[in-house]
Amino acid sequence: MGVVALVPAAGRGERLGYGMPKALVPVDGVPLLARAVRGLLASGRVQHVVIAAPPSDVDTVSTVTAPLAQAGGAVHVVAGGAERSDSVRLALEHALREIPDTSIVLVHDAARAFTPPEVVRAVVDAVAAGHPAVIPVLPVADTVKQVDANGVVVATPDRAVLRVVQTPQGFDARVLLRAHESGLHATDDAGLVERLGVPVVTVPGHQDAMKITTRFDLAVAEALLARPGGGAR
Ligand SMILES: Nc1ccn([C@@H]2O[C@H](COP(=O)(O)OP(=O)(O)OP(=O)(O)O)[C@@H](O)[C@H]2O)c(=O)n1
Ligand SMILES: C[C@](O)(CO)[C@H](O)COP(=O)(O)O
Repeated sequence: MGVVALVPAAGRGERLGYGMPKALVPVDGVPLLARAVRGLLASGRVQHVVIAAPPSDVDTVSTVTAPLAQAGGAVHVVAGGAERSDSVRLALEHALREIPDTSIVLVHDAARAFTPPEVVRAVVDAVAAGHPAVIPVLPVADTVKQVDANGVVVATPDRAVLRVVQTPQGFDARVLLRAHESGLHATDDAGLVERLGVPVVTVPGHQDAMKITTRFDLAVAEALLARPGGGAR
């Protein structure tokens, strides 16, 4: 059973405002992308990683990530697309064309650079157990409001049934391909699969798997590293 992780890393990182693609932004000298790939390979479940790089930075990303293959998996780099979903689709097409026996596919944001390997293992194991789509989630800590176009509250959903969604999201490769060929739109891959009518099951996520989007998040990431044992990734 071949497990391939697709890593969308082609975003510009505008909200971070670092003047370079977010995936290449270093934390304690190590780019976020390298940390994300290390975490995937450290799970012991992933044989191949396909990175969707910013089109103008394919060579840089290849140089940065080539040494990671020594951690026990092959690393491929392709040019990403204009939107995250385009980057995922391009990496998926590469995997299905170039990597024989691709049966389980993970999609993991480079921006979730500190995701613990145990989350990766939980997702892969649930797909391997027969679930076609698996996502890591956390409970919602705040009260959430639905508002109208004027910002006026129209509803207060019961937060007990809400979850915050992380990556890696894991799929039967054929299901993910069908989802990306559907022409549907969603902000995550599980959203596409869900709209095909395929059940999506959840496993526990982890606070460290937060998406680094802003300077505040980067400061949190630096604090994570400063914990005892925090430098592992
Ligand atoms: N065209 C794109 C846009 C995003 N991503 C990736 O999708 C993940 C989630 O995106 P986000 O965190 O929103 O990153 P950016 O698009 O870089 O952020 P911003 O909107 O601030 O520019 C990131 O790993 C990002 O590199 C991608 O591969 N291709
Ligand atoms: C996939 C994701 O990280 C799940 O929370 C999220 O949907 C990505 O959203 P973005 O707007 O592309 O950052």
